[in-house]
Amino acid sequence: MAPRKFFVGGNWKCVNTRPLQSRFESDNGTGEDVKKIVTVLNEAEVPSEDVVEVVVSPPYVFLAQVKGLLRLDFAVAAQNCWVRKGGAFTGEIRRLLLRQNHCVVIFEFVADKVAYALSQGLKAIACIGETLEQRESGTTMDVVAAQTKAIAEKISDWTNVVLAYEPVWAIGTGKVATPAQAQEVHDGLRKWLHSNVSPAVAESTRIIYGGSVNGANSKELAAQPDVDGFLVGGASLKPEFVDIIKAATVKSSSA
Ligand SMILES: O=C(CO)COP(=O)(O)O
Repeated sequence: MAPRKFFVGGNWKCVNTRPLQSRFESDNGTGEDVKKIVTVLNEAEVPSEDVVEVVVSPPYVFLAQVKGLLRLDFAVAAQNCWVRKGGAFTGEIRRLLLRQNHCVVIFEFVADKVAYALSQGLKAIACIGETLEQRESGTTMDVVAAQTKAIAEKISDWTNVVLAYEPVWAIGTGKVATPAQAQEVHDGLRKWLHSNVSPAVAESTRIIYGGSVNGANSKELAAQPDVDGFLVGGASLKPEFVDIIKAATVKSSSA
């Protein structure tokens, strides 16, 4: 079976549409950052598409702009997708409006949204992970297995799913999972897929890590055998995102 291609997603989350007005406003970046990071990405020398799949996920208001400007070897994803054809659901975006996008990043109602996105021909990045309380009480594996089970019960084909392990306590906190912690959960998830879905799905499904990944910690995490890439928040709006993409070479050089 072909090795799993390294996957790096940049989740731009809630980007401000205007420059920050004071040092007390801190978030994932501004509309200006969006333009800058697209330029940085377009000019970056990164491993080829055979080695790494790169997807960036801007807020809806920037989707068309980014799609129009971004290099063609990087894909653009929506951050969410409504679970039905339409209807009066304030703030939800229906699949039809996402026609041109490859993937969806999903945080809530994970199983329903994954199933619906796949049924509509989208690829899905499905996010799972435990809270700090759950980790401290020793239930991490039970929690992520239950979240994965909920997805597995609703889908029959995993080809277009990337599973993102995002411990809640590591998201946007600067507290990254250690490589050993990430590997332990990814290995557990792969074993879960092996026993509960199929050995082939376990072997081929990319399990990526998200939570305070940056240019400095990405290489060591990427070196873990079951870490198949990253879903990056804050650092995906910075030039160091290019270093995170380049962490893919850790895999290709050890293959
Ligand atoms: O939630 C994340 C990506 O979806 C991770 O965010 P950070 O990289 O900012 O911790």
